[in-house]
Amino acid sequence: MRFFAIGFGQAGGKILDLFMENEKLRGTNTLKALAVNTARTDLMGLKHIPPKNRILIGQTTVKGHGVGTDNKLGAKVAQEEIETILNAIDEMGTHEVDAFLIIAGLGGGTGSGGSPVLAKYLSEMYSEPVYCVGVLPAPEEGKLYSLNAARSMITLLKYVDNLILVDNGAWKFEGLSLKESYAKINEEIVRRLAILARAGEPVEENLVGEMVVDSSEVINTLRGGGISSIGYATLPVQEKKKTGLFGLFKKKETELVTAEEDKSTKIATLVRKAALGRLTIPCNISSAERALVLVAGPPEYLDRKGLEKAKLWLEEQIAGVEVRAGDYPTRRTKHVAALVVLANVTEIPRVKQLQKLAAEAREEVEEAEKVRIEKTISLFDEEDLEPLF
Ligand SMILES: Nc1nc2c(ncn2[C@@H]2O[C@H](COP(=O)(O)OP(=O)(O)OP(=O)(O)O)[C@@H](O)[C@H]2O)c(=O)[nH]1
Repeated sequence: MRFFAIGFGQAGGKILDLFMENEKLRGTNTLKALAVNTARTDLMGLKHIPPKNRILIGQTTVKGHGVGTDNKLGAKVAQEEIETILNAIDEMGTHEVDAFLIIAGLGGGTGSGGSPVLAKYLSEMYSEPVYCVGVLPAPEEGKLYSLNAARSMITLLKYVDNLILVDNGAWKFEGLSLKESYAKINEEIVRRLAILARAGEPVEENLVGEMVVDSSEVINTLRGGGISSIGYATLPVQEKKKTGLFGLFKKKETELVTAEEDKSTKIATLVRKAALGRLTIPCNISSAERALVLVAGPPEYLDRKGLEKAKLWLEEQIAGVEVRAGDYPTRRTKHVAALVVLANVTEIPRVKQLQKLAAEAREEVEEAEKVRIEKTISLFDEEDLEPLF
């Protein structure tokens, strides 16, 4: 799956930078990465996205200092400089791209306001689907972040083919503050995106996938413009060291999983763990319209029967009947990883809660403004003074 990814704002840029590093380490160069921001220092902090693929917007308005959590300003700046962004995308080349992927924190200003603007133009100009990975603020970040995220989500859903949500609140790590958790959360996001990016990619030399999932199946799973959540689980593969003749030659060999039955049960259990474990955004699995399962790992651990068992089980769990499943054999890992995409889920408590907080925040802002205007005017009530002009 060849993504053209755009990291919008600070969080989006950092996550994309890590995704880029991951793809470089794997030796794949299919990911196109562009970072867009209103803050110069955020762009300068990136390490793996080449400087020529970083765009600073809004220089005349905010002078490289960011939009300060004002997502209306973020949207305005993106709208004013949309040509610059679209030209950069065009120059980087889009002919081999399967989908666009905008990554952004939805609680801030630049990514939250800019992403829907970019999604609108990309969906109008290209036939390839446009997805957004949107990071939701944690509750402790306050009502302004909730209001921003709620407004951004509503607008994004008008233009994207799918909105994959990640809830910072649900992902904050035990004993760490939210800021200290960012690096780990970003790693978790990239792990999932990296497996999704393997769909439809040629497998390593001498390896054959048992059930291949190509990019069109990912696209079919994500179609329809809804919200999705991703589950993930891994299982370490055992390794046994074998000593060669007279102990002179040491050979490391991956131990084969014993019985076939055991192998398929392990795969089915792993997929179940991914679907019922920690999702990028907690949701009710039975409200999902479709699902996609991708299992990646050393070929001797992959199993068609196990995958089929998992597929049947998922079909029972979700609201719809469309479950696609496939595997990706690779020798570059000591784990078997299962990814479950729950597409177009409708029961997401955190989104409901955000809507409520956002409505409260909007009322409070309007009320505070009204009171402030009345109080300011009343300061001058007593005096009979004329303004200068
Ligand atoms: N997961 C994760 N979330 C982040 C990270 N950095 C910021 N956030 C979250 O993203 C939201 C803020 O968005 P940012 O991307 O920092 O803001 P921005 O788009 O650059 O906009 P401005 O700074 O207002 O110009 C908050 O909800 C943060 O908790 C990160 O590295 N990882």
